[in-house]
Amino acid sequence: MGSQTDHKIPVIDFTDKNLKPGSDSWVSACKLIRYGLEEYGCFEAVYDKVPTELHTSIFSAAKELFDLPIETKEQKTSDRPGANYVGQDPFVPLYESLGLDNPTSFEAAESFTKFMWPAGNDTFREIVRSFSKPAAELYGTAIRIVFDSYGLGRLYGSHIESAFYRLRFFKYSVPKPNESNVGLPNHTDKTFVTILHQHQVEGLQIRTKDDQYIDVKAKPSSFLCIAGEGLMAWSNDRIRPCEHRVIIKENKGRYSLGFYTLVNGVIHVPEEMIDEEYPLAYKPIDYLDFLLHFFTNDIVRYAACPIKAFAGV
Ligand SMILES: O=C(O)CCC(=O)C(=O)O
Ligand SMILES: [Fe+2]
Repeated sequence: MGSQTDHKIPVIDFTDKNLKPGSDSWVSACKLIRYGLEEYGCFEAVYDKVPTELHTSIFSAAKELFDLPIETKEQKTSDRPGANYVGQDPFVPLYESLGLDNPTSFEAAESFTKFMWPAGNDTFREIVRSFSKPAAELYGTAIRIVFDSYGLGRLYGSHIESAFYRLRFFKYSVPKPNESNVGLPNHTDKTFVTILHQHQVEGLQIRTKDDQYIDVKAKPSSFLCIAGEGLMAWSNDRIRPCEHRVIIKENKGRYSLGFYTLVNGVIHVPEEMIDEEYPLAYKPIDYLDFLLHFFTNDIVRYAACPIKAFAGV
């Protein structure tokens, strides 16, 4: 059996001032990102637009949010599928999650904040927005590189127009004696892309093709960009959706963040993605309809690959 050292998730330096379309840095980033997504379903982004103070304050905000009464958190609903509260679930007893759509927008952040704190909490609202803006910028650059790496830069603009973001906060409690330390079992995300960000307490692991788990280090300037099932479908199965899980090894509560990209529109497999090795594997996917089915239709939800169960040809 191999060891974790046999594997290395590619690291892309987004702080590189030369990382501009057409530059040598861009061309090498295209190769590395494509390799990361096809081999591991992910890559690590080193990114400095979330300063340390903001990193610290978004995690304090996460704690403040989860410290609210369960009744308040449970009432959070959403027009769009999958943005409600998850917690007190016997299948994932350590896990709680809560999030909001369009976190960069004043109105959306204010409405979520007012829901949680009826008397208002401007600090929370502004921390959410200040974190989400650079996270969205990171996504924009990263996905432009992904599209370029397949020679599909022309589709970048329309993708960004139909994309929307969801910020999700995660909390894991410490397992009780005799309780399993699995915070979240192995899964793939139903997003297009998820950007994961950890704080102090590690626990995120990604699964490799040869069935090993690699620990992902928590660093304030590190963001793990993982492919969801949406990106797999767009790439006609060239990109692997990242399998990942969370294991709680430390005797401390764990907080983490997921910045999701979802699509308000239809995902079509671009023609260039189809050839003999990769025959067309998906019908056009109305993405919100897919999410709705995933959350309401057990056949889709419990399928080995939900997006294929929904849209496989
Ligand atoms: O907590 C993490 O780092 C990952 C969370 C996650 O994978 C999820 O909620 O889908
Ligand atoms: Fe996940």
